[in-house]
Amino acid sequence: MEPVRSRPVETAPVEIADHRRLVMSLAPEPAVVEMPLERCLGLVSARPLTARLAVPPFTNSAMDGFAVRLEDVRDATPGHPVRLPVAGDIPAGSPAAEPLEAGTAMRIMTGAPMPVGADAVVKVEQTDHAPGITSPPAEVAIFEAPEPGANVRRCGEDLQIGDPVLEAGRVLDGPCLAAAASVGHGLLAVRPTPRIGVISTGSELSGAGQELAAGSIPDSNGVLLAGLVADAGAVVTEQARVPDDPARLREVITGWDVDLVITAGGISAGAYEVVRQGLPELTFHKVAQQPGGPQGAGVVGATPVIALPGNPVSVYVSFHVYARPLIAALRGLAAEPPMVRAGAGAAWRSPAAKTQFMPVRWEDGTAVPVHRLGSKSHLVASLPLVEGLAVVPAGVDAVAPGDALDVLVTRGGIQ
Ligand SMILES: Nc1nc2c(c(=O)[nH]1)N[C@H]1C(S)=C(S)[C@@H](COP(=O)(O)OP(=O)(O)OC[C@H]3O[C@@H](n4cnc5c(N)ncnc54)[C@H](O)[C@@H]3O)O[C@H]1N2
Ligand code: MOO
Repeated sequence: MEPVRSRPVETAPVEIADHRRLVMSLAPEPAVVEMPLERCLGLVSARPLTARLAVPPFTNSAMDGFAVRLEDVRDATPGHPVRLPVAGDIPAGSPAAEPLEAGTAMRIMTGAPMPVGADAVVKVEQTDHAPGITSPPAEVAIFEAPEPGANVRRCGEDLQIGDPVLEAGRVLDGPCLAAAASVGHGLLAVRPTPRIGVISTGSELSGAGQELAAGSIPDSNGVLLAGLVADAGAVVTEQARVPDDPARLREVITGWDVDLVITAGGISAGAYEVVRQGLPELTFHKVAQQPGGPQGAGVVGATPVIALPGNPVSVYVSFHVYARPLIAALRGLAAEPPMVRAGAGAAWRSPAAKTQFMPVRWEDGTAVPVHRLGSKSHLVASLPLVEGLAVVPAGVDAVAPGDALDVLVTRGGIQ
């Protein structure tokens, strides 16, 4: 292949914040769609939700037992139980047809509507009726005088109709969906899941497990990015491996209907920089960081594209620093990366002219580099150990044990 002369690499590196601004400027306001609640797990709410039903929606029993009128059982004790005829049986889901008459009790199950006129429930254990699956007795002995409202869950005591339930911009997990369903919602206004196209570039790439030709390497960035995209709450709907052929790259991207394309490789100073050459409308520059120095971003047609460097650790770092916040914004979420402050658990070197993102794991609450070779960007096999990226600011050339650092959490929390 003929070497192609591409635009020269800018010599002065740009700041991380500048590239971040460029990347974040690519996120359009995400759409709003109405979806059945059962299909909203993991999506982000687009509008605040208020209660259409009270919780509980009707006054009901908190226990299996007997619904009573207080005045009938005021004198009940274990030694002198009060005996009442049982006028009805109320399973959950079946309101009593009649009010509770004075001088009677009704057997009632947990969650069943309280009969009109009853003001407390005596648990079955405080009666002479055996708990379990039996038919209701003709008469029950009550051993205890209940407090007013004992074992009764009042309509609306959790939440009233019109009360706020969930804010917009919330990731809908099981508890959120439970609350939304309970207050009467079957359809939710959500942001659609961003559809991502992933491209690994390079003529040296082979499929996983394939026999390697001389100079070839397995494509690890493709699966790495697919996994990171899924972790970030988006879905890879298109994926390709493209050789060093700029026209082919362009053809692949322009044929996709996705919300974001993420490429890896082909953007630095080499002679065969397929992304730099194939997508000249992107902005390419070096960012003052290590790993992940070379970066590109822009729009091809109407599709946002971010171009990450090819080294796998650079992909990992660039994804967490730039792609993840962009995907968060596409999902309708606030985009701040999750940072914690932690002490360094070892000594290491850092390039003074750049911000270093050191891949670390937690050891007794301190951040320790996962590999003895530090932040070198080809150390793909140690990525499974990485729990965070310790941020060593520019101007610092050495980290000592105990130094306080920001750590971008990439897996779980501090341990
Ligand atoms: N003269 C210069 N050379 C390089 C510079 C520079 O500033 N001047 N920057 C270096 C840095 S830093 C990085 S990072 C890389 C970025 O290069 P590219 O984005 O163009 O990536 P490639 O050259 O295509 O690949 C780099 C490296 O990663 C391997 N790779 C690529 N794709 C995959 C994949 N899908 N799976 C696994 N490994 C992959 C590739 O074989 C290379 O070893 O440039 C430096 N060079
Ligand atoms: O910036 Mo490169 O990502 O150091 O290896």
